[in-house]
Amino acid sequence: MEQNHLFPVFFKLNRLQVLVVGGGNIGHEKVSAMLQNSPDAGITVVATWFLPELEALAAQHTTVTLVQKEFSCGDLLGKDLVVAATNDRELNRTVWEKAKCSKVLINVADTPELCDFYLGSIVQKGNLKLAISTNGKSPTIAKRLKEVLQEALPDTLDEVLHKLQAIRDQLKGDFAEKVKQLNKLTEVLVKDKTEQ
Ligand SMILES: C[C@@]1(CC(=O)O)C2=NC(=C\c3[nH]c(c(CCC(=O)O)c3CC(=O)O)Cc3[nH]c(c(CC(=O)O)c3CCC(=O)O)/C=C3\N/C(=C\2)[C@@H](CCC(=O)O)[C@]3(C)CC(=O)O)/[C@H]1CCC(=O)O
Ligand SMILES: NC(=O)c1ccc[n+]([C@@H]2O[C@H](COP(=O)([O-])OP(=O)(O)OC[C@H]3O[C@@H](n4cnc5c(N)ncnc54)[C@H](O)[C@@H]3O)[C@@H](O)[C@H]2O)c1
Repeated sequence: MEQNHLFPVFFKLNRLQVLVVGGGNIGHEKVSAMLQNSPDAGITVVATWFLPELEALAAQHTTVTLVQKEFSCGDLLGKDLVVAATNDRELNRTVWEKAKCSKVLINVADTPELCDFYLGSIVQKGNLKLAISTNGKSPTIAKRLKEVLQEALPDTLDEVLHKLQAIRDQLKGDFAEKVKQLNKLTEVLVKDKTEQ
């Protein structure tokens, strides 16, 4: 079976500076996805015009800045991640070239082969977060699977996480002993029903 070789990481976007080039449908979609996960994400959007929905989002998030202008190399200064989402393929490629020169990681929204990273479909249950990727095969299936899992996972999972954190904070002993005790406590979650 073909495998997905992408390695998922969870960025702290409130500590990073993201540049989004393009403020139309896709620019709005990507900014919105970032803010749904990281409401304090530091995002600068550079575009010649902005969708009103994006202007509304920026008005609600003080860490989002909209800069109405044509893209120029200087926009990359001090940025950690870039998303190129203009309707101009040539320009998206230019942004990619400049980002690579500056060693900044880039996602080119319509061009998987130019992406250093993909955005995933995200399931959120309080502190629990699952990121889904179909290896770029079908973002629609990623979205549908997210909806299924969002429904299927019980809301009580977050309570379990809180309780486990309290126990984790109380556990004494060395690291190996802590791991042993936590594994023992949570064994019930993976035990076969007939064994229980
Ligand atoms: C998960 C999600 C995250 C997000 O964007 O926030 C995401 N796309 C979403 C939705 C979506 N995107 C598209 C549709 C229309 C239907 C369809 O084409 O299926 C829908 C569905 C809809 O909107 O309903 C069009 C599309 N997308 C890409 C291409 C180019 C290509 O495939 O060549 C084209 C064709 C463009 C064209 O035809 O012009 C490429 C990528 N899209 C990815 C992510 C990355 C792979 C993720 C993975 O590994 O699965 C990757 C590779 C790069 C990237 O963009 O990061 C988000 C779900 C949000 C949610 O959970 O609700
Ligand atoms: N990855 C995905 O999920 C996905 C899905 C659908 C479409 N796409 C692709 O994404 C691209 C963008 O689509 P869209 O619907 O958002 O387009 P759009 O027309 O809604 O928006 C285009 C944006 O690009 C900006 N722009 C254009 N020239 C610029 C310049 N020189 N400097 C700065 N900004 C500039 C415009 O100001 C505008 O904000 C298309 O090429 C499309 O094929 C990707």
